[in-house]
Amino acid sequence: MLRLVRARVSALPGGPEAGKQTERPKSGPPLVLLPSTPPVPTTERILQRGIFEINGRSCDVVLSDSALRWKPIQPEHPAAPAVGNSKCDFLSKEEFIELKDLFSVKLKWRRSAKQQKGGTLLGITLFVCMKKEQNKLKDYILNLNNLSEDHCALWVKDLKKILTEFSNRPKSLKVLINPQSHKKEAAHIYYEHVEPLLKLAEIKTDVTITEYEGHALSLLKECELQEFDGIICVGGDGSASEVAQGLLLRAQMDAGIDTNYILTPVRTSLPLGIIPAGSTNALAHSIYGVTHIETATLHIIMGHMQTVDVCTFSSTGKFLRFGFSAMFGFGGRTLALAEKHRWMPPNQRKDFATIKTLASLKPENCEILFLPAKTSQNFQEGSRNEHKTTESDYNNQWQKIQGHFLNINIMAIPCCCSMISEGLVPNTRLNNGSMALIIARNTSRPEFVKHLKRYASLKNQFNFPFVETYNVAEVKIQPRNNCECDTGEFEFHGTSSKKNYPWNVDGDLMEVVSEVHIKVHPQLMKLYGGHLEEMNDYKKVIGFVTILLQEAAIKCITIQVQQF
Ligand SMILES: Nc1ncnc2c1ncn2[C@@H]1O[C@H](COP(=O)(O)OP(=O)(O)OP(=O)(O)O)[C@@H](O)[C@H]1O
Repeated sequence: MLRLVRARVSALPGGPEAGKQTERPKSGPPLVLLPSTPPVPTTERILQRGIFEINGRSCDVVLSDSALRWKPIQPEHPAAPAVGNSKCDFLSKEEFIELKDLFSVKLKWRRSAKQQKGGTLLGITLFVCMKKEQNKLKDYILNLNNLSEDHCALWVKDLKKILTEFSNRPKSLKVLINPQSHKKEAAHIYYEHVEPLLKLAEIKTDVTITEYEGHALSLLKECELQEFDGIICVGGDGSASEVAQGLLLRAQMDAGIDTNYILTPVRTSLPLGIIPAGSTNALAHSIYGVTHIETATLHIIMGHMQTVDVCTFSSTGKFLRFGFSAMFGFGGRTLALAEKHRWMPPNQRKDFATIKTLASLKPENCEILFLPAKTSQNFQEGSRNEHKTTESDYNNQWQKIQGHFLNINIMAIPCCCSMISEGLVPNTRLNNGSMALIIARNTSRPEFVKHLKRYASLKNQFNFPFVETYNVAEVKIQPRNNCECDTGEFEFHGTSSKKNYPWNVDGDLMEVVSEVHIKVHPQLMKLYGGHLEEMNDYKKVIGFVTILLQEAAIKCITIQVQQF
């Protein structure tokens, strides 16, 4: 039975919400649902007992190696009500915090405005990470008031010792800030909302504000990383992808692997934390289930970590890059066109390119080879689409599809955004060792636009006769020279015999002359963030965002669809 009590909650990974403000921590316990009896592990070792004033009441406080518990001291009164009085029961209820949710301890002093040190000791302040609704994490303050310096010093010593024993928690971080992200707010977001919490948690930081595109990548390839426990990227998807690339390349270099031919990459040792500050934050949204600055920061501080699948992209045996998702056809052409119009403001550029690419929609003639994933998944639940993949269907053999395709999407991770609240691939996970392959065969423009529009709707995303979905481990896409595709707005670079086909990999333009081989590598890197299973309503927020076909573009398509 659950009962509403004033107590603390354990902090666990986070969910959908896009507020960027870090609210000030509030003292005082929140109302939460907890089991009527807090768990008391039998192995709990008592470290300290004492009396503190908490929320204006004198309390018996017990510190064990796993929790801090307190209970108001009941005044002895002859006319005290008998056991069973509900108000009295409530007032004497034991409250607690689990120490795994504690992230900082400080002595609390009363000081004059000008005073830097000393003053009158008031007690101890505990900073606790708390799980809030919709997967958000929040810090709050618990004050244990006691004027005895000796008493408080003993408690602080024990509490700090407990904090040092959380080995997953970072003590030193390398921070990379992209000052150009979105509305150029990344540095402000970091210094106003992230750094104060890192300081509170006594995490050392080494900050670099990037000066040009590719700066983070070259820095990570060369710089001394031994002193750091993790790398933090403050920016959008482009920045996060660049930093992930840098970390992965560095791991291969350190392992002595030739980065021109990466067949079986080694894992990164340092985890990556993303502070969402871009125009699209699909990666951060997928990891935290929310694009909330404080939640992201607290996941990093608390050392919540998960492993994530990453793909290698190679062509004719040569390694090209790492990535999480890719688009070929419409998605690649749109990005290529947007890149040609860099002088336009980002959102305008993306809208313009989307509309213009739609206006001269052309299919790609290609051959698709794919190796079905070992774990069979039906990521089109509820759809009547007939192209469901199961292991037995394909018996782990390479499969071939040929024809004219308007768009091909490949995703190793769920990509989330606030607009696409439920997903195109609702069962895709960050670390299930497979990729979603979604192909749209040639069709009329109105039908294709309908399909694009359904990315933003919740039902039957694949329920079109021209859309096929597969769950795969590897894909090879071989464009076949096709004169119909070479004309118009989308000039390919190079001669007619050597065309560069545009790909959109995590929002970056990649131009490749021939076949591209994409292979998923399970759990190749660690990211700070919550475990998906623990996220509330995760299924409701995961979905596919094509990185390029982001919110503004979808809105724009919706507006323009009537015109086609
Ligand atoms: N100082 C800089 N000047 C110019 N570009 C930079 C700089 N630092 C990083 N970049 C590049 O800016 C690109 C885009 O950055 P980022 O992804 O952070 O922002 P965004 O474009 O607003 O967000 P999103 O990619 O989510 O749409 C990245 O690919 C990164 O390599």
